[in-house]
Amino acid sequence: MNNIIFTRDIRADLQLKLADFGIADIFVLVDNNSRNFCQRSFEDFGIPEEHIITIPEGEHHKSLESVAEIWQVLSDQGARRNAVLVNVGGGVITDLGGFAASCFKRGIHCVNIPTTLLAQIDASVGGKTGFDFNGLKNEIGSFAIPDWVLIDNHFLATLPERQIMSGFAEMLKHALLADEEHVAEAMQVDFAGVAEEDFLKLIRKSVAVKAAIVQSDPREKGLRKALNFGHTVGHAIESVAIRRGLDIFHGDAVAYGMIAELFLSVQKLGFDEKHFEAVRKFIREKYPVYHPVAEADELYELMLHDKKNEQAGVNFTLIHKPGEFDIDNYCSRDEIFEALKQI
Ligand SMILES: NC(=O)c1ccc[n+]([C@@H]2O[C@H](COP(=O)([O-])OP(=O)(O)OC[C@H]3O[C@@H](n4cnc5c(N)ncnc54)[C@H](O)[C@@H]3O)[C@@H](O)[C@H]2O)c1
Ligand SMILES: O=C(O)C(=O)C[C@@H](O)[C@H](O)[C@H](O)COP(=O)(O)O
Ligand SMILES: [Zn+2]
Repeated sequence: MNNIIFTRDIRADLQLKLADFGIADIFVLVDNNSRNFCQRSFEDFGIPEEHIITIPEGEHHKSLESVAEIWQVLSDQGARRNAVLVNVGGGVITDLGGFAASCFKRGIHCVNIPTTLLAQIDASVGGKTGFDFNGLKNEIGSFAIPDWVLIDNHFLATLPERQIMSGFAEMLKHALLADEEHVAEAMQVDFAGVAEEDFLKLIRKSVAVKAAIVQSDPREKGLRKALNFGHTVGHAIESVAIRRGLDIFHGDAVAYGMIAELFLSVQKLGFDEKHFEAVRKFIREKYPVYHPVAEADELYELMLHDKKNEQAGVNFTLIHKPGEFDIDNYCSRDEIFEALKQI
């Protein structure tokens, strides 16, 4: 956590942190929206226009082509190994930029300035980077902890409501991994206040849940699989959505995935059924109605590619009760098909 700064004055903190890098060249990675809405964090810093790399927004561009574009600019502009890439944007930008920085000349400096709720509480911290490949989520990637993460929730003022809810799904995931009280607090959040100073405390609390898990298992040998709760099913849904151009965000898919995986938790680990119903009701009310995106077979086939699988079958993180989880639960095809019907 000591490379994460929570601030309400991003310009001042960024200036301070960039000064640490001395004479190194600074590059900035943005997408069209973060460039439009978040440029104030680096304008007037004298960063040459050729050092600002803009890619189109959206998961569709979390691709090898975008990574190549970043490397092309860094290379054409003669970036040295002491250069810094500042990623300003949502999780797509921090994942792509983090990966590009971790490989360029075998690794340049990297600073994350997350500008979506999802990136502030999850994607920008913990060092997972990468891009989608062969129709599979995050199929290629590296673990690379950024030098700094600067989190200022003023940015959330321009974030569309659906994107706030997408990010909130990961906050709910962290709450379920933390304790009962955290879940109750999360389910009463006032979404109108996400850009207010008070909300920064909730962001900090959510990041603390992730940071503690990452610290104990940075490379996902075991415990970190907990942070993948909801993602076994969620990533399968999201992969189909990407293939078919459906309007389902990462957090939506994780929310649907959490319903299915909480159902498995009820069946296999005795998670309280009433609590499951309460979370399902909350998700059904707050997220777009789920229409099955594919036959269960297609989703199951995608789940077979999940990175948590270490033997034949599909591996889930399941929850006994908020704060008590169990990694490495292999579930049968029939159990998974039944769980998919619950969304
Ligand atoms: N590395 C990790 O640990 C980790 C964790 C969770 C999710 N992820 C990844 O993160 C991605 C999802 O991240 P996301 O939800 O931030 O998506 P995103 O990066 O696509 O951003 C969502 C949308 O918000 C726009 N946007 C960004 N900042 C804005 C602002 N301040 N105002 C208005 N619009 C703004 C973006 O242009 C985009 O259209 C997925 O690819 C997911 O796999 C990674
Ligand atoms: O940080 C982690 O660990 C996570 O699993 C966080 C997830 O929210 C995130 O979506 C992550 O990118 C998923 O990683 P993957 O290894 O399943 O691709
Ligand atoms: Zn996620």
